[in-house]
Amino acid sequence: MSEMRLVVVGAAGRMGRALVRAVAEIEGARVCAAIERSGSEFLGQDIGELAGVGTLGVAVTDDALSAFAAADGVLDFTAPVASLEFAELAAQARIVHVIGTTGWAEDEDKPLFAAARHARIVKSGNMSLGVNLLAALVKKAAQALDADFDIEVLEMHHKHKVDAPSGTALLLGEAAAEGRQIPLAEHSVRSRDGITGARKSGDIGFATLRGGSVIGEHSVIFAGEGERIELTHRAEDRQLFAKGAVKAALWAFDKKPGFYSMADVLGLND
Ligand SMILES: NC(=O)C1=CN([C@@H]2O[C@H](COP(=O)(O)OP(=O)(O)OC[C@H]3O[C@@H](n4cnc5c(N)ncnc54)[C@H](OP(=O)(O)O)[C@@H]3O)[C@@H](O)[C@H]2O)C=CC1
Ligand SMILES: O=C(O)C1=N[C@H](C(=O)O)C[C@H](O)C1
Repeated sequence: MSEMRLVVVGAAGRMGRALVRAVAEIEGARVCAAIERSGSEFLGQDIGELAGVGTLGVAVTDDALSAFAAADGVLDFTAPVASLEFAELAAQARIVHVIGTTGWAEDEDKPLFAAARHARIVKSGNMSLGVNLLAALVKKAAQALDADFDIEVLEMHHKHKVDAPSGTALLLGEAAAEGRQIPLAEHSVRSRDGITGARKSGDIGFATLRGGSVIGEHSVIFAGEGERIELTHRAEDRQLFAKGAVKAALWAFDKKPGFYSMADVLGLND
């Protein structure tokens, strides 16, 4: 089979550059285009040079439409508004769209389901094997423990991160809620300040820390009377997410149009 041609959108960002490095390392794919927004200081620069893998002969452009028309897939770690636009273009081009973007408002990602009638979309708040395995463990633990165990999700990220709670924290919260067979939206507590009153039984709490260069750390705490279970994942390298995204694109290459998760890619739903 010929190499999968991948467009990296948001290519000059932290994840964009990590994705270009990951594609360079993984067999079966190559970067065919690199996209940044109109007016970006990076337009015209070689994306291989920016990512530190040497000249690739691929200059950063703002012409996503032409790039998608000549590609097999898109790697997208940008922002929700941008990812919605890219999903429409990916659907028009009938290609693979891997979405790692987080920070979605409630229901903001619904248009992606329409796009998935034509595109093969893989979307996840975390593309690493470790976190997706952790989510499966969290679901099991929540199934096994009754509501006497209070569930709290704690996360820490670098100081540049713009959204909270992280996509991963929400994914883990969803896993816990699924395990308990309750809707997360009706039980999540995303912040506490002042006289909050005692904790309500059955709530799933989120706590957010930001600072320095932390790549991504998540703990799910099950706090009972006299005992506490803590399940933790620590990402030490952004390449972890980038490699997962490339793996997802290659996996989706021969799949039917549809909406897939990283758990599908990793076979954790089998
Ligand atoms: N699912 C996962 O495994 C992971 C997800 N993420 C998520 O990925 C996203 C990006 O993170 P990160 O790389 O750190 O952020 P950065 O800000 O470093 O990169 C985002 C890039 O996307 C660009 N961008 C934004 N809007 C557009 C647009 N309309 N057209 C073209 N380019 C655009 C930005 O350009 P500009 O600066 O001009 O806005 C920037 O270059 C976040 O939502 C983050 O939470 C991160 C790591 C792992
Ligand atoms: O913004 C980041 O950096 C990360 N974002 C994702 C998230 O919101 O969970 C994944 C990872 O933790 C890094």
